[in-house]
Amino acid sequence: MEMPASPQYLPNRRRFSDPFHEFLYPENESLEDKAARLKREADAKKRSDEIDEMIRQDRIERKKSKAEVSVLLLGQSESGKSTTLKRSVLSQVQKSLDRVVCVCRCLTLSNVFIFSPEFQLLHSPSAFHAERIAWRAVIYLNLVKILDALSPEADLEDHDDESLETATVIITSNGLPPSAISETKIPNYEDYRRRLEPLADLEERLTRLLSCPEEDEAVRLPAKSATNGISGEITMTDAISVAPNGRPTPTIIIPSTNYSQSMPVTPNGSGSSSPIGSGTSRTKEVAIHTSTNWKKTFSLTRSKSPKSAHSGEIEGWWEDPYDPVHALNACAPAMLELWKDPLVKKRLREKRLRLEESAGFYLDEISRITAKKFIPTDADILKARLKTIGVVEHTFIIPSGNNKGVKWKIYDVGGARNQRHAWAPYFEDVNAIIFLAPISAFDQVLTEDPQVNRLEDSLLLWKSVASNKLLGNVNIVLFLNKCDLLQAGPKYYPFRAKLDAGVRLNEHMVSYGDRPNDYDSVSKYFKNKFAAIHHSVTPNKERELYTHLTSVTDTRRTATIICDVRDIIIKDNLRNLRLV
Ligand SMILES: Nc1nc2c(ncn2[C@@H]2O[C@H](COP(=O)(O)OP(=O)(O)OP(=O)(O)O)[C@@H](O)[C@H]2O)c(=O)[nH]1
Ligand SMILES: [Mg+2]
Repeated sequence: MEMPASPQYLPNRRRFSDPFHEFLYPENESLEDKAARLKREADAKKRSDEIDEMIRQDRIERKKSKAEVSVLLLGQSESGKSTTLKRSVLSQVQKSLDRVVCVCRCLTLSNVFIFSPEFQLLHSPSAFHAERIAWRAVIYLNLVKILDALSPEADLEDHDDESLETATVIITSNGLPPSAISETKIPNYEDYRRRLEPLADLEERLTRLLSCPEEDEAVRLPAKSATNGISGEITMTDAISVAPNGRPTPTIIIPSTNYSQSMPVTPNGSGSSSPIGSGTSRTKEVAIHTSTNWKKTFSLTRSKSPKSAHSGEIEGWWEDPYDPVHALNACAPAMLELWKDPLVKKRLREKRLRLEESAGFYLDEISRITAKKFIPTDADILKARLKTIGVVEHTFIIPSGNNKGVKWKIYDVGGARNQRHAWAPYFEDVNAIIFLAPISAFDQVLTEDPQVNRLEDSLLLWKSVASNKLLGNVNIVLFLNKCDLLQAGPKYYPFRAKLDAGVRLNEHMVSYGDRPNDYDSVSKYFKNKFAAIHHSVTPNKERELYTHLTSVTDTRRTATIICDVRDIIIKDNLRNLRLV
């Protein structure tokens, strides 16, 4: 509250035009009157200051009681952001179960994650399982699409724009373009093709079910923005569909081809100029708006009910003759034969397709996944790939010292280049950033720009985030992710983890020099490299960087890291609140 200034400081114009002037500053007031007026003014000022202070305190109190933490997950596409979010939610579930107390509740702002609605596992195990089975659709589709990679038609010859969009990964090879690599013929292929024919229809059906065309909410970004901009640059200039709240509308995509492909990469890290391959997907990528309730569509609980609310056992979907499981189940023997065929494996080796980078996981689980009563495990859900478009918000409450708990908002962004412009609006009110850099990708290139090495892109992106002034006071946690693919990862034939398989870092990063090509040296090198960039560009020299070597699909190892990170963020946030 501001008091009027004394008359002597008012410009003449004001004295004549101000109707209250005579009342506030009488012309011929006596000394006593003036003293009384000044006292009244001083009292009023004091009261006003007291009210201002009360308002300020009230604001602080309200802010404290509404203690809220916003965390932004950043990183290039396929760095593991959505998996980290799934992982965080899972560790919430696990922690809560361990304590056997209802400690938190997930709000329903996002439809994407199975655990969001009302924290069903704790309150209603049967409902939780019902949501879990909804992930079958995504897993089935991931499995069907990865089978494309096994097909001899998965050739590397067609270089149209669409195939460029869908190729995923490049690894070092003998320097020959993939098309020049000799190719093993698969005599049984026609037989496989005939027996797997129903999967083409199934793929289409699953796509339709997931994207719910009747809701017509699938969103595609303008193709124009797909490859423009410099790697790592975050701009707000590109067009994107915008929600009523002014923020971009989230969408998820099931990539049409989900496998890795070989291609020479030059030692300085930039990809060869040869166009890369091509996926041979039967369909384009499926874009699914996150408000599309695909889980509901696919949970098949509409007409089926849990056998027992206590056991959480669900019965029913396998009795539905139209359920996709029947087609999959019927094709399982052919799928298994195809995957186990030594000639197919040989061909994969020749083409340097790295299935273990993506949905290859499911190929070793064909029998289990195609079983009629298959219920996805946590690991299945963590591996299920849904590409994020836009920004997906996930909210839940974590109890803290005071009994009101802390509201957490986690924003999971799309990491592809044409998505990065959507990040900036979230920078203003974020408390912490978890930045993911998949360090196993040092020999790969971007799907959206095969000229760019993935790790180079991650480093540029990291620099851009670490130097951002808007984020100067924001805690940054760095996850150097996919460490399992560097060493002692899943032993998928024909490739083992990269370093074990002899892929050399110094062939892709000259600066690595002649250091040993083992996990300890490589991970230390990356830790130092990212830390050095942060140190040199951060606008806030006081900011501490928390770095973790992670494999976020590894349930056991990640749970502890997530809890540590959560505690760090909460502590810092509370400290900031006290400083207000
Ligand atoms: N082996 C292994 N796979 C991982 C790891 N982290 C993520 N993945 C897999 O990598 C794929 C991509 O992960 P996502 O979490 O969808 O990647 P994202 O960063 O959200 O990608 P966008 O949504 O495109 O930005 C998924 O199939 C994950 O299962 C990891 O630490 N190790
Ligand atoms: Mg994602």
